[in-house]
Amino acid sequence: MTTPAFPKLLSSQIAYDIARTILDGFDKHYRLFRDTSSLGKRHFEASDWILLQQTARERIGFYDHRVHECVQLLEDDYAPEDLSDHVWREVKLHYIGLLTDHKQPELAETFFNSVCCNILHRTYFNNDFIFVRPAVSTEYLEPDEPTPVYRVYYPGGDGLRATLKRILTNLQLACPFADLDRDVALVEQRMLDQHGDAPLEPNHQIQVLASLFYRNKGAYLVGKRINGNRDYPFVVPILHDDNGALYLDTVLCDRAQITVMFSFTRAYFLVDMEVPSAYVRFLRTLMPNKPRSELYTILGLQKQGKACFYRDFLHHLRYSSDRIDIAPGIRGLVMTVFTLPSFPYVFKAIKDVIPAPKDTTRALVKEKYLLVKNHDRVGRMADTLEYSNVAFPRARFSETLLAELKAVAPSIVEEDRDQIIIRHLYIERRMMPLNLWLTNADRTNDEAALEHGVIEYGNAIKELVAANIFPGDMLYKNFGVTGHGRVVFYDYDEIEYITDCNFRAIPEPRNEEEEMASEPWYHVGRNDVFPEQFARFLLGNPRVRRAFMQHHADLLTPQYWQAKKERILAGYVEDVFPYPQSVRFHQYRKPASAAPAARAA
Ligand SMILES: Nc1ncnc2c1ncn2[C@@H]1O[C@H](COP(=O)(O)OP(=O)(O)OP(=O)(O)O)[C@@H](O)[C@H]1O
Repeated sequence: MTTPAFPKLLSSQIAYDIARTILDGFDKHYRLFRDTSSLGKRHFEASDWILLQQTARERIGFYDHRVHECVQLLEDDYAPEDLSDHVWREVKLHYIGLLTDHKQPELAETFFNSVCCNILHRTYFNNDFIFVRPAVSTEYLEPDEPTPVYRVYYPGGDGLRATLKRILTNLQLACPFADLDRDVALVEQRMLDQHGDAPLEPNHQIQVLASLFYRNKGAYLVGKRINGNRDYPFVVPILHDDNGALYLDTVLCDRAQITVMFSFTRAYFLVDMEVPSAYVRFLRTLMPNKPRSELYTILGLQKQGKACFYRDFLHHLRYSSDRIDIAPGIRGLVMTVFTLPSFPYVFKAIKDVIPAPKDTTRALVKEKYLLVKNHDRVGRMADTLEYSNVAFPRARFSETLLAELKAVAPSIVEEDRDQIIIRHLYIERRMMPLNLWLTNADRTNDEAALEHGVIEYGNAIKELVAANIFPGDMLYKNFGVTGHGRVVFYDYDEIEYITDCNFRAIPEPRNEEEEMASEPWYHVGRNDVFPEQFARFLLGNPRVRRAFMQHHADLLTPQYWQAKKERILAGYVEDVFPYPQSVRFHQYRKPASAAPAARAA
């Protein structure tokens, strides 16, 4: 085995200066990221939902701006001939030295990789220059600031209820609680129900993350109760009532429900963290099956999510032998979608030529995917990771897939010895396409599964509508069913804002000729939508029709869509509950508590 040339002496001043510049760039990035994340608390306290959403949206673009800024600085200051291989090797070593005691070393390494890869040509993705694996450990990393990562409370003395009350009071939210005693009693009861009659052990304790998680109209307290060698995760959503006072909407104790709250189909949280790796470590104890990549992403650190994902993927490739092949389902006109059966994600490459009736281009498709990245996905749209230049081992590609990619997307496919490089790719969670789900349910006479699929489909559309999203192409094949049985939309090329659409009733024909016309005889504008027509392509199957008409017939009327549009235009931000209505406390409260109107989550 050859060891890489390791400089025995760090002799280059340029190398040190470059390392310093990159780390300064990262530190500026994280300072701004944290400042912005900490605005979550202020906007929540002020019930400024529009600003809270806007802040979360703006934060997504920060990383690329800072990388770009840093690359620009380095390119202005150094001539290409200054940057020899020798210098790059030293830059990395200096950088590792500078990261001693750094509180976000894993993020700083990823930033380093982004800057380096922007400057160097891809063939230089020499493992000696970048951080293929993390070099600096995040184990036992503690904040410098007085606020710890999590706080520990022992209910043994004062009892569970008083301890819960202290935890909530210690959050020091600027708004009063409407009736904290009432809410805490409900939380306590549910925790006790979950606990059963297991005896309390000497180590009985509650650990809660010091920062709240903010998203949409909610603040979430995240923690776990430990008793003996068992732990019980929980999340408490804190909401505002109509009078501006706070209340606890529920306590989620079920790991599956907690996992759904942190799902890839939701907007990123705003959380103030000095040591993000410690937050991820804590969260993994609540959701051991959730990959670190998805936890970093949901905390708004999506580049770190991407870096972790790619490392996981390479690892998985090494320890699997199946073939990457075209994803099951109806093939798309815009995308070639492929997957590795043993790995729960799909890869999507935009075709070079997009055939009619599609009226779009690669640039427009990318715009729509970006829109979804920046929009609140309300649990109903899959998040995508966007990559450039992804290398796959050629031997793992099926011949059919390779032939298809070369035929439909030659401009983004490159063969390089034993590798296939895809120049642009989206990666998202694999789901069961809803058309396949419904067909299976129909074929096996599984009425319950069929009805579930249809109910969830309608709920998904209704929640998208509330978030100002018109899916455009509403065919079942464009929706998928997640492992938790939720229906999620994943085909974004025809997406529009509800507020940009014009929902119309089909005009009455004025004569027999118009009545018999096979094409619309009336003028149809670019953004005109005729909901009555949805029945034609959604309700062909009688069982599907029955379930649909029972639960979601309103979706076929223009009035439904127009009313929703008007509501959004009037500035109303709908409530989105990332947990089922059935677990909410509102049913136990007196009407005076004025919780917001219920809507299916
Ligand atoms: N996340 C996913 N999980 C599982 N299968 C998927 C996923 N995304 C896409 N597919 C499969 O790939 C097919 C095409 O995907 P998609 O709808 O995104 O492509 P498209 O080219 O935009 O389609 P269309 O022609 O309807 O616009 C889907 O019908 C489905 O079978």
